[in-house]
Amino acid sequence: MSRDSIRADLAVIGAGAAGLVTSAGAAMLGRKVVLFEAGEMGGDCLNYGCVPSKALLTAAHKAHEVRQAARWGVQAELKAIDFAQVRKTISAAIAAIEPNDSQARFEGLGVKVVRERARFTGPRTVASDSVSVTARRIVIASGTRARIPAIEGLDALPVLTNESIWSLESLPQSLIILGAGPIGVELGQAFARLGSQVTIIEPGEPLARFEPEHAALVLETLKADGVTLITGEAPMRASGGPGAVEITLADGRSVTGTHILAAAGREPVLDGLGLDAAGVQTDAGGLIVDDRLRTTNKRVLAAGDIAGKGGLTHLAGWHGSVIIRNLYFGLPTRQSSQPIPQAVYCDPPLANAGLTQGQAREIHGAKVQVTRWPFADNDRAIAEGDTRGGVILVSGKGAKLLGAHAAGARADDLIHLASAVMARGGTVRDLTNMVAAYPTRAEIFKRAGGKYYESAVFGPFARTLAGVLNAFH
Ligand SMILES: Cc1cc2nc3c(=O)[nH]c(=O)nc-3n(C[C@H](O)[C@H](O)[C@H](O)COP(=O)(O)OP(=O)(O)OC[C@H]3O[C@@H](n4cnc5c(N)ncnc54)[C@H](O)[C@@H]3O)c2cc1C
Ligand SMILES: NC(=O)c1ccc[n+]([C@@H]2O[C@H](COP(=O)([O-])OP(=O)(O)OC[C@H]3O[C@@H](n4cnc5c(N)ncnc54)[C@H](O)[C@@H]3O)[C@@H](O)[C@H]2O)c1
Repeated sequence: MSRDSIRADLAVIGAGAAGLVTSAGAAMLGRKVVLFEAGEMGGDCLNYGCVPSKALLTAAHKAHEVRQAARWGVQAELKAIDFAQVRKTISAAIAAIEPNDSQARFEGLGVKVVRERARFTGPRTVASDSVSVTARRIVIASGTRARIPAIEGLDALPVLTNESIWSLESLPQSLIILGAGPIGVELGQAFARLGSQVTIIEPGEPLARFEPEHAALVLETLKADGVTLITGEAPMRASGGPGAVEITLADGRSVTGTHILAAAGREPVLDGLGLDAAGVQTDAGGLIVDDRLRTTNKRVLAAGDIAGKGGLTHLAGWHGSVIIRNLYFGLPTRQSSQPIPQAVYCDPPLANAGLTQGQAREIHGAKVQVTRWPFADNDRAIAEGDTRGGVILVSGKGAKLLGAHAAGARADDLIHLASAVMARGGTVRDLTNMVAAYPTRAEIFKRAGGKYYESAVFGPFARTLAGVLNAFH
């Protein structure tokens, strides 16, 4: 096959968040960039992940609000869920964001976009059907896909994934979800609130990346939403067919449903990439990548989910920035140098940034202090009638803020207060120094910070000092 030969500064494989940020950054610095995309521009986040799931959750939370409205004296009745209209709002959200990630926009930035599957043909060469690109640097940003767990009989069933679930034309009557990570919990709550009978099966710890006391709040809410949550039991066997599936658990119990969704983790998309031709090595976890995102071929870098450092869109974007800083600004930057916030957009939302209590103790030992403040003592939360959750601050020597954890309404946005402090290496004092508007949920960080300093500010020394000063006034 004859292909056009191109020389470029940068070749990028995959136009998801990681590949797009990297390509845009390099092109805006005047570098010649070729971007390969075998599927949809925007990758998982736009088409099959963050955007559709948040739009679906919005419909679900609206339904929930209508059901709950009488508590606030608002008499409303939920007549029906128009799933076709729900799907339209999902498509509209994707369509509204799509121009940011589009081929036209990237071509406008000067990127050559090749809508074909790419593979390595040498240490510095990547080829697709129509072009062969020799580049000074190559970025693999090929993402991950849903892992279908190895359960006897499952491969014979129509298993939904985060890609196919958006094509459902009607609400699943009864949905079995394998896995209670962020995907299982967000989609489980969404479908339950829209009217599906949902069962989530989780062999390990649900929402394991979040503080257990915060995760527990979500699990309670899921139960109130009518979700059946089975934990600590592994699915052993799957049987049935389209419209009637059955999962048998290790203890012999069985669960039946009309649909089944795999939300049991991800696997790297490395197939057909020809990594051997480039000397790029993998291990059981995927690509071998250092803290500056270099693979075992130092001219080939990895960004986003495929780098194996976590699966978040903003982390993928950060990887793009790290690569641009290292390659084109000569600013040595490690991908681990920033706290990465994460959130689960269920009700109540969960969020965290920085270290957990356990991680902080492992690194900083006895210097670690943990300070809590509940929304039950936040006037806005009380006025809103939703006092679930609170915040946990994890701090180290000199009150340096090491981690922050939040659960409760708007925790997903509030976490950025703490995240901003941590990004500049700040302390708990930075949270107490701000004057917070009253009544806001954001005050909770100031109150938690205030609690940290309580003994110092109002302790015996401060009392004595106040007494002495009083004597002279
Ligand atoms: C249901 C769901 C909800 C999510 N919600 C959130 C959320 O709320 N917030 C959040 O931060 N993250 C969320 N995520 C995670 C987020 O979607 C991913 O972290 C993000 O999409 C990773 O971006 P990426 O660029 O690494 O990979 P991807 O988005 O997967 O993009 C990789 C691209 O590479 C292309 N590709 C692969 N191989 C080749 C090849 N050989 N040649 C050419 N092209 C190739 C693929 O077609 C794909 O378009 C969610 C994920 C899912 C599944
Ligand atoms: N709000 C967000 O930021 C958001 C939302 C969705 C997804 N994501 C990202 O997408 C990625 C994937 O999410 P996820 O929830 O699929 O993965 P995950 O790895 O976080 O959770 C998967 C869960 O499946 C369980 N599991 C493993 N094997 C199983 C089996 N055989 N049967 C049933 N359960 C099994 C695991 O114990 C785990 O709890 C993550 O990186 C996540 O960060 C982020």
